Amino acid sequence: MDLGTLKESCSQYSNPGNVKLTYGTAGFRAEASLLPSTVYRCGLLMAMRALKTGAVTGLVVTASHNPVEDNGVKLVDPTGYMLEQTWEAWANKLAAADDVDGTCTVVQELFQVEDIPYGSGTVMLAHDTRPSADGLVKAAAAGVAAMGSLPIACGLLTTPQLHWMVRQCNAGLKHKEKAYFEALATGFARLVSGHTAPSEGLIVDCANGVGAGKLQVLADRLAPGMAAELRNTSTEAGLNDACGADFLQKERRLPAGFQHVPAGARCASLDGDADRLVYFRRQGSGDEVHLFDGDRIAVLAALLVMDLLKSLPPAEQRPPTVGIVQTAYANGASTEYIHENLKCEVRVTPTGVKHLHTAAEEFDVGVYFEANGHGTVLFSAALVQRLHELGADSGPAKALLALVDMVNQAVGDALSGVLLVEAALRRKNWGLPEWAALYTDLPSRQLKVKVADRSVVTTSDAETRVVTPSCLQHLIDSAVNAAPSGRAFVRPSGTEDVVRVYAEAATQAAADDLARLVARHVHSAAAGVGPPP
Ligand SMILES: CC(=O)N[C@H]1[C@@H](OP(=O)(O)O)O[C@H](CO)[C@@H](O)[C@@H]1O
Ligand SMILES: [Mg+2]
Repeated sequence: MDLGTLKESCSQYSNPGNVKLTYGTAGFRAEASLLPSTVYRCGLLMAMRALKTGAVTGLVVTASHNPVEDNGVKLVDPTGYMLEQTWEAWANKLAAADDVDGTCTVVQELFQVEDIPYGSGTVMLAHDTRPSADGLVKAAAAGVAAMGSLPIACGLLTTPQLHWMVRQCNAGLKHKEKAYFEALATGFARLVSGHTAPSEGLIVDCANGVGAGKLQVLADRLAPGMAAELRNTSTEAGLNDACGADFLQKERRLPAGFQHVPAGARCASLDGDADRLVYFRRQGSGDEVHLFDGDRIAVLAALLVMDLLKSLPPAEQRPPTVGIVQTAYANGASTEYIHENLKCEVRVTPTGVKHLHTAAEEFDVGVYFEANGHGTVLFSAALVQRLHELGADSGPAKALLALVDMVNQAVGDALSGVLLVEAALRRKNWGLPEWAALYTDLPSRQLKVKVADRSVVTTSDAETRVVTPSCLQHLIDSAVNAAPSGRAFVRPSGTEDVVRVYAEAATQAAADDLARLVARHVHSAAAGVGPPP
């Protein structure tokens, strides 16, 4: 690194005044015009992370399910997972540094404290379909180059594609986009070989995002073996606007362009950067939907894996462990079903896939999904080795190996997720009715409360208990106790300037009332902005 070059480059990316961006649940996010200096500094950071680890790192310019005016950055570690959590503090420190001298001081401190060798690293860059992408990718590349490292522009990709590419690249495996489609498509074909395709095709809401074009490539490769009709496929307009996985999960309404879809048809929805997936079907005569959320996808994935594991020859040592990781947002009925029927271990972590992923690594097969549809399945190296040993003689081992190739183990991936669900349903000869019949969701409601400063709300016990403001948990407890089969919790969002409220109860009316009452308590205890909910 040359300090003179760094200073010169840094001076072109000054921080906007009065704005303090923090790393949050999944990286930095804000209105796009506020972001160039932060994204530039993320370029610096990921170049240093590449030097520290001696491996390729990645950076995706995206704001996922947020409105099109926003943008953001997701940072990819050499494993393909999200940035190592201890480095989030460095990301925040760099983002907050006062212009040139402040930034250079943090860079020098990071080199010293983390004992980073000087040299040249490589950072792979990608972006979604937002109009602000070009300028921000340039800012990221300038940051990487200012460190004397090499930015590789990988262009328009889904977030999980870049995670997958970084992971493969560092493992010395094929890592171009072509190899990604190859892995998913051949894995799927092997997994469903000999099983009849359903008579009805899948209809996918692509959120007018980057997933549309990519899923089309995959569908074309798999045709006629997998029939998929894609809707909301514009890359010009309507990103996440009344459509997409987040809209469906939060609003429980039909997305734009689905009003005339036949009742009961098998539909799926991706989010703006295609790392979340939910399934749904139209219900009733209005725009109501029956949602098949991340919890239900996790259960289906676990059923598929457990069926296959059961058919393997008995293990000489201990049988493989299977665990499901959820957050407090998981519907209580799903958790009960997993305990009572699947009889596998459930772990609950704070929100954010970085937490779920770490917990899932403790099992031979770790299935993790957030209720909003972000998740994947991880397979331990020991299990994969055993499957290879059994492979040639064992149908179930071959099917599991197909699954290992098809599932994006770096991060939740809506494209790989569609194939996972389609393959699981096909192998069981199930449609949506059989999948829905596993358990009935408890009615729930999510609300957001705008407050002056969301950081005044702090939590413990995987975000299920409020620590501060000190009076708030007591008020929530009283509200919960008065609701039939009630459960509620609140936490500050890590991606939006709000406090989130979740409530569950025996009836929809009781869940709605409980959510509203808790939201009012948040508003009064944590300096709510605007009229009380
Ligand atoms: C309730 C909810 O859906 N929260 C989402 C949302 O985080 P918040 O910290 O709640 O804003 O965005 C995250 C990143 O996509 C995702 O991991 C998380 O599950
Ligand atoms: Mg997303």
